[in-house]
Order: sequence, then C-alpha cells, then structure tokens
Amino acid sequence: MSAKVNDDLLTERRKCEFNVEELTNYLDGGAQATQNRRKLEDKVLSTKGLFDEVPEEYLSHKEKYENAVRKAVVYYKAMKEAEDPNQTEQERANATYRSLLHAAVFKDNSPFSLHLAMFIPAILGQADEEQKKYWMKRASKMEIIGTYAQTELGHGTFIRGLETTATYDPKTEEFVLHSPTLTAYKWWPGSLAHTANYCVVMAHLYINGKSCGIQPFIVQFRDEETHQPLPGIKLGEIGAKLGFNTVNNGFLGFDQHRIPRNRMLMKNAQVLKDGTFKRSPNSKLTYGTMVYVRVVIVNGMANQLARAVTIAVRYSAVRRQSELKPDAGEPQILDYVTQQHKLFIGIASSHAFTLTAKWLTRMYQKVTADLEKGNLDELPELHAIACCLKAVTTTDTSVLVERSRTSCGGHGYMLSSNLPQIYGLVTAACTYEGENTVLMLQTARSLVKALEQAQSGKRLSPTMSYLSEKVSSRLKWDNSIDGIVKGFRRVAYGKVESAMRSMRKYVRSGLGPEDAWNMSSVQLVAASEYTSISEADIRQLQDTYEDLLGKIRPNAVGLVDAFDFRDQILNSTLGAYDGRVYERLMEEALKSPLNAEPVNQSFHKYLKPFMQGKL
Ligand SMILES: CC/C=C\C/C=C\C/C=C\C/C=C\CC/C=C/C(=O)SCCNC(=O)CCNC(=O)[C@H](O)C(C)(C)COP(=O)(O)OP(=O)(O)OC[C@H]1O[C@@H](n2cnc3c(N)ncnc32)[C@H](O)[C@@H]1OP(=O)(O)O
Ligand SMILES: Cc1cc2nc3c(=O)[nH]c(=O)nc-3n(C[C@H](O)[C@H](O)[C@H](O)COP(=O)(O)OP(=O)(O)OC[C@H]3O[C@@H](n4cnc5c(N)ncnc54)[C@H](O)[C@@H]3O)c2cc1C
Repeated sequence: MSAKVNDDLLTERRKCEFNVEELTNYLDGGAQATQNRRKLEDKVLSTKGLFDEVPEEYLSHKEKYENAVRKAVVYYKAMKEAEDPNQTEQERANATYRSLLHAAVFKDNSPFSLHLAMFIPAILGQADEEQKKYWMKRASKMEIIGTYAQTELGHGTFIRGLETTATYDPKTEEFVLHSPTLTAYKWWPGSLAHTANYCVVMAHLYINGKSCGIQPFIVQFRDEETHQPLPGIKLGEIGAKLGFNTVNNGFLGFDQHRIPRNRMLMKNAQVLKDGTFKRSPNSKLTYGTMVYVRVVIVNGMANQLARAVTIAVRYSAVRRQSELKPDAGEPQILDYVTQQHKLFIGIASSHAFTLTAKWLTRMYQKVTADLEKGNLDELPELHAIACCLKAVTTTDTSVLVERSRTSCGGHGYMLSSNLPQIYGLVTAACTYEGENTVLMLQTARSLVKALEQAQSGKRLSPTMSYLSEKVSSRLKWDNSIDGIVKGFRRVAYGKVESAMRSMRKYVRSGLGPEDAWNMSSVQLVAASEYTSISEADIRQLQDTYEDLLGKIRPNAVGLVDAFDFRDQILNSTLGAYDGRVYERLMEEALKSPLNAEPVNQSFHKYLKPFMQGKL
C-alpha cells in the first residue's frame, strides 16, 4: 500500500488551476513522447543492481568510483536493452532528451559520461567517413570506452597554447605524441584515469618542423585485454573535487608515443602519407565538438534546474514555519512572498531554458547541415550564440539551484536532499566546455563586429539585428511582453555601444587594440548578458511582478509536478511526490554507519582518556 501523501501537498494539487498532464506532454513534445519516456524509465529503473545498498555519501573516494563503475555497466546494458527498435533515432533522442534517467543512478555523474557526451560526438564531427564507420561501430557497442582529452595542466582556455605535440614521421607514416613538459600533461578529462582505454587527443601537429595547428587524434592508451597503460603513457587520477567524484577525471602524459597516420581524425584537415598537409576550410571546425556540447549543456541546465525547483517547491509546500499572522498557526513557507520570489524564477527559467535549448538545437542542426555542404556562413553566429547561451544558462542555473538549496533551510544542506550534489553538477558547467567569462568575451567579440557593421549600414544576422534597429531614445515603456522585450533590446544596444565607446576612448588615449579590449572587458561581458533597465520602469515592473507571484502561487506544485520526475530521479528526502519529508530524513539518517552502534569506538580510544586528563 503506497504511503499516505502529505495533506498540504494533496491540497496544493486540488488547488491547481491547469491540467498538469497537458503541460508534461507539451514539455515532452507530445503525449506519445511522454508515454515513450515513461516506458523507458519504467524498464530501466526496474533493473536489479542499479541502486546503492549504502548511500554513496558514506563510501570512500575509491569505493564511490568502484560502485559507480558497477552501476554504469548495469545501467548502460539496461539502456541498450530498453531501446525500442521500432523507434527512429529522433524518437529515441526525444525519449531521453528530457529524461534525467542517469540522475536516478548517479548522484555525481557517471564514469562513462565522457564516452557519450564527447568521445562519440568528436568521432561523428571530426572523423572522415571511413574512420567514422570503423570507430562508431566499436564505440556505439561499448567495445571501447573513450574520452575527450584537450585540457592540459597548464592550459584549458587557450587552445592554441596547448603543448602536447604530434610530430609526423613520414618514414614510418606515424605520429609521435609527446608531452614536453609537466604542464603539457592532459589534465581533467573524465573517465581518463581508470575507466577509458581510448581518447580523442587535441594536440599541436608538426610536419617537417612546421606548425599545422591543433588537430584531433584518436589514441589508445590502455591495453584492451589487461587495461594496463601502454608503453610511453603515464596515467592517474587528479583527486577529489567539489563534485563529479565518480567521473574519474584523470591525467595523461605521453613519452614519444607512436600512433599510425590513420589515427588523426581527418574530416577537416588531412595529412597524406608523404607528409603533405591539407588544411581545413576553417581551422575552427576542429573546435566543433565543443560547440555541440555547449548546445547540449543548455538543455542539461533546464533539466537540472527543474529537478532542483521540484525538490524545493514541494518541500516549501510541506514545511510550516513561524507566524505570518498572530494565532493563525504556522503557514506553509511557500506562502511567504520571499519564498515565492526565490523559487518561481527557477520554474520560469527552467521552461525558458527548455525552449531556448530547442531553438538552439534547431540552429545547430541547420548550421551543421550547411557545413556538410561546405557552407560555413552561419558558423560564426552559431559559435557566438552557443557561447552566450551556455554561459548565461549555466551561471543562472548555478545561482538558482543554490537559491533552491538555501530556501530549504538546514534540510537543504543535507546530502540526502540531493540539492548540494545538483549544485556540484551544474556549477561545474560554468567552467567546463569553455569558462563562462571567456565564452562571454567570444560573444562580445561578435557583438562589437556586428555593431560596427550596423553603423556602416550592413545587414546583420537575425540574432544580432537588434543592434541595427534605430531604437528611439525615449522608448514608450509598457509592461506588455513586447514592451519588456523592446526595453531589453534598448538596454542591450546601449551596453554594446557603451563598451565600444569605451574601447575607442582607450585607443584615442594611446592604448593598443588588445589593451583597449582588456580595459573594456568588464563592459564587454555585461554587453553579452545585459542587466538592469532604467529606474522609473522598475517600479511598474515590480508591481506587475508581485502580482504575477500571487497568480503562480496556487499552481506552483502543479508546475513542478508537470516536470514529471520520479522519486528515484529526484533522489531526495525533501522532494518526493508524497511529501513525507520528515520520515525520509529520519530513514536516511539511520543509514549512516555511525548509527550502527550507540557508542563509537573513539570514545574509549580518545574521548574518555582525554576527558579524564590521561591523554
Ligand atoms: C551532469 C551534467 C549536467 C548538465 C550538463 C548537461 C550536459 C553536459 C554534457 C556533458 C558534460 C560532461 C562532462 C563535461 C566534460 C567537459 C569537457 C571539456 O571541458 S572539453 C574542453 C573545453 N575547453 C574549451 O571550451 C576551451 C575554450 N577555449 C576556446 O574555445 C578557444 O580557445 C577560444 C574560442 C576562447 C579562443 O580560440 P582562438 O583559437 O584563440 O580564437 P580567437 O579568440 O583568436 O578567435 C578567432 C576567430 O575564431 C572564431 N572562433 C573561435 N572559436 C570558434 C568555434 N568554436 N567555432 C567557430 N568559430 C570560432 C572566433 O569567433 C574568431 O572569429 P573572428 O576572427 O572574430 O571572425
Ligand atoms: C568538472 C570538470 C570536468 C572537465 N572535463 C573535461 C574533459 O572531459 N576534457 C577536457 O579536455 N577538459 C575538461 N575540463 C577542463 C575544462 O575544460 C577547463 O577547466 C576549462 O576550459 C577552463 O580552463 P582552465 O581550467 O585551464 O582555466 P583557465 O583557462 O586557466 O582560466 C582561469 C581563469 O582565467 C580567466 N581567463 C582565461 N583566459 C581569459 C581571457 N582570454 N580573458 C579573460 N579571462 C580569462 C578565466 O575566465 C578563468 O576565470 C573539465 C573541467 C571541470 C571543472
């Protein structure tokens, strides 16, 4: 018999003014997609051996990793078996697009995540047809496990500064991979330390002493039978981190390690047997895997934020605290407008990021199709937009997940709430796949170029067109959606224009363009993510905003129920559908190994002699 649902949650669900299932269907892309997702989740989550006997927070660093590998093999086998052969690739992708199935199994991400998130996309985007056929067969059947090894101990942002070398030897038709310094060691790649046996390495190609830029190479670094590191390979784990502690991030050093010529992924640039280098139509095509992952991250943020606000809103409907009015009893903390302010922006942002992710994915698919036909025209715009949206969504999600955690008081600080782990996952995304400041400056670079083009009367791309609209200096402000958008456009235009004016001022004062750029870079970052609107407008917006909070309040639980996360996917004592938070907090607390005995051995070994002055 299922446990009794908390009365307050029952009341909330009765108060809801819209059809929750309809919103779930909309988010999934239709009722059939919801059915497919639920069927997939039913199948996979009923697999034996997927879950932890002991909560992983009570395992050692080594045990956590070994347990995660145990679960990963069960999980990925179950996923493969659960795939519906009658589904198209697109339907399959849709079924997992919103599903955070892996989050039910891995609280801190999977030791296989890089294989799926970057190794396979790198092969798809960087290998020529023959290479793709061979490596995709092995990688998609998990005969090999790969990662993406670009970052080094000494370089992450500045790709052109990477020190790993790949020197072509025409006599043997091989590349010699080498880490000339400690800072050249690959450092950070997920799965690299003990899990993967192949990786796509980004290395500086040299032919006859001449630099041919950063190129991708597929490299085996562990023996497929013994898993021992191959000769000339130094491997290890980089140590405990804020999060991602079951992703097995590692380091890898090459000592004159030789690989055959056909291991350079040659879709964009090629090296012929005699060492002739055939340049890529655009050297930045080599960066394509990162653009792809930045697009994926936007959707990932939407899902993770939805998970956090579901936990916090349900908890806020159950938790009663303090006194709003004398003798009126303790209210649900969700009735405090400050609590609504903290959480409802998170619900709205998750929906906004979901819609943005769909739009960006369509743009990515169109530009990628154009690239296949040799049309690179829209690549710069895709790069600029992907940089901006990855940076903005990861920054906002980190802030909103942390706000969800702190809105749950002390219980939000418990690992059993899962909010700290979700924060660890999302805040990492502010750094990986391009540190956010650096990416915002990439977007700013495009904005400045676009404004210069607009000022010289040239047509701009659709996403930059707001820079050429001659926005009147006194925009008639109204708080309609259109009015708010116009307000933001005016602010955005002003930010870019101000940053540009600042740079020109520095150049006139005698600074070179690079120093003028650096001096204006705070404004440039702000131009990529505009902030406030003028004073008078704020009052009007504030009234509208507070009115909106009241309208959302009766539907808040319905809005998070519509994300349709199972309890296993929320993995939280505070966010379960039945709202039995106190019973769950106690159940989880009793699983602590420290509760196995009333008196811990440290009393007799240390405390008692200390308290008796004998230590
Ligand atoms: C559980 C998780 C929960 C949610 C997340 C969900 C999904 C996430 C999926 C997976 C996550 C799992 C694990 C994470 C794994 C992480 C992996 C990594 O981090 S891989 C390494 C990532 N590293 C980077 O991103 C490095 C960033 N640096 C750069 O990209 C470049 O160095 C930089 C662009 C900053 C500068 O490049 P540079 O060559 O110096 O170019 P420059 O600035 O001089 O500009 C020249 C010219 O080139 C254009 N350009 C630059 N880059 C691109 C590009 N990618 N595409 C197209 N064009 C590009 C640039 O605009 C400029 O053009 P103009 O001259 O102005 O015309
Ligand atoms: C959880 C996690 C997983 C990761 N997984 C992988 C992986 O699987 N494979 C992989 O290859 N890498 C991976 N990385 C590495 C990641 O890509 C790098 O950390 C990231 O690119 C930033 O580089 P960095 O750490 O060297 O920092 P740096 O580039 O040294 O940046 C440090 C600071 O300097 C600032 N800075 C740098 N350049 C500029 C500039 N031009 N203008 C203004 N400010 C600047 C940055 O904004 C930042 O604040 C991972 C990182 C993390 C945290």
